[in-house]
Amino acid sequence: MTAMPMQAFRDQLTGLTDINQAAADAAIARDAVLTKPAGALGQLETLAVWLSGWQGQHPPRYAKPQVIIFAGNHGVCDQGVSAFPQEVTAQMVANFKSGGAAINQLALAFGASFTVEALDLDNPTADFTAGPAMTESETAAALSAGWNAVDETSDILVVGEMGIGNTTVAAALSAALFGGGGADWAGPGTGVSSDGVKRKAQVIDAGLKRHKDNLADPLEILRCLGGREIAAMAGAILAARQKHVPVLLDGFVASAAAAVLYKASGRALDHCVAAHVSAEPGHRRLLDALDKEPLLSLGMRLGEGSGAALALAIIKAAVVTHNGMASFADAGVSGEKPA
Ligand SMILES: Cc1cc2ncn([C@H]3O[C@H](COP(=O)(O)O)[C@@H](O)[C@H]3O)c2cc1C
Ligand SMILES: O=C(O)c1cccnc1
Repeated sequence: MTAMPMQAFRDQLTGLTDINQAAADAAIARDAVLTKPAGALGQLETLAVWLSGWQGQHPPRYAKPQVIIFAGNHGVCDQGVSAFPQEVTAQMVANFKSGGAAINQLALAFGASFTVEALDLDNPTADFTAGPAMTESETAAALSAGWNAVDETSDILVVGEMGIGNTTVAAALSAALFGGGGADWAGPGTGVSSDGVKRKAQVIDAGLKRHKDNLADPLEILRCLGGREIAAMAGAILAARQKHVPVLLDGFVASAAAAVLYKASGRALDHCVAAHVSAEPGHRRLLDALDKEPLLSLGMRLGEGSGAALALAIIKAAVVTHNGMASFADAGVSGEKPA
């Protein structure tokens, strides 16, 4: 498939689809007559309404959940920012393809389709402390890969990533988008020591300094400090919006990709729910900046879309209760007493 030009993504961001309010209202109306006290299913109820509205249909569906993993390599790994060597990215892609990673098992458990897309792994992005990570055409190609990967017939989307070094990239993007320095956003990632985290912070600060004149525009921040798998996740999240597919946001790295869209338009993540809060310390701060409350907090810090894939269980629960429960009238259950 041909790459979309950068301007096409800017146009999509200024022409975002809206929630289908009629579908959301139909879900609210059905929820009100189900055999339970009002509100007793808590967030399962609001999730059913959210799904209906953003799928643009009532009843909401959980027939085709989709998981996509994007993989990319990062020149900034030359600065010694990860506990693992860069070849692990390609080795894990092979593991995803043969079904051996955590995300394979989670996608299987919750009935999701699974694809992995490796983005030019033999050609890492440039080290952002030395220059822009990507050219404009590389950025557009990666955004397009994400855009094209989203199946418009999916009912819900999980986007995840694999890319050694990408917690440094996510921290640099977060700092450029929301302010603060490396020390505010750097964390252990795959497990670097406290000295390693300090080193990551310095590398991020060097990147921020290098690109200080290019940090006004979110897509330019993505080009200068981002990476291919992160641009692809941003492209996929934006495509999902325009294709009426609600999205579960994964951890720190996936949320940093989403944050690029949020900075471009404050409405851009309304079709997204934060699935979990990662143990990577920057993630809580980033979710606060995005004004999102996570569904889960389980101490996970893997990436791969794993926290979002786990939250598919909650989405499925919201759909089966909403669609399958009896109403008070159908079940012959007496309603609440008048006050
Ligand atoms: C075996 C293995 C599997 C992974 N799956 C996801 N990640 C996660 O760790 C990486 C980011 O951490 P850092 O910035 O510290 O390199 C990403 O690839 C992310 O997806 C993994 C990392 C490893 C080592
Ligand atoms: O939260 C994440 O996305 C994350 C955390 C650690 C390593 N890789 C990804």
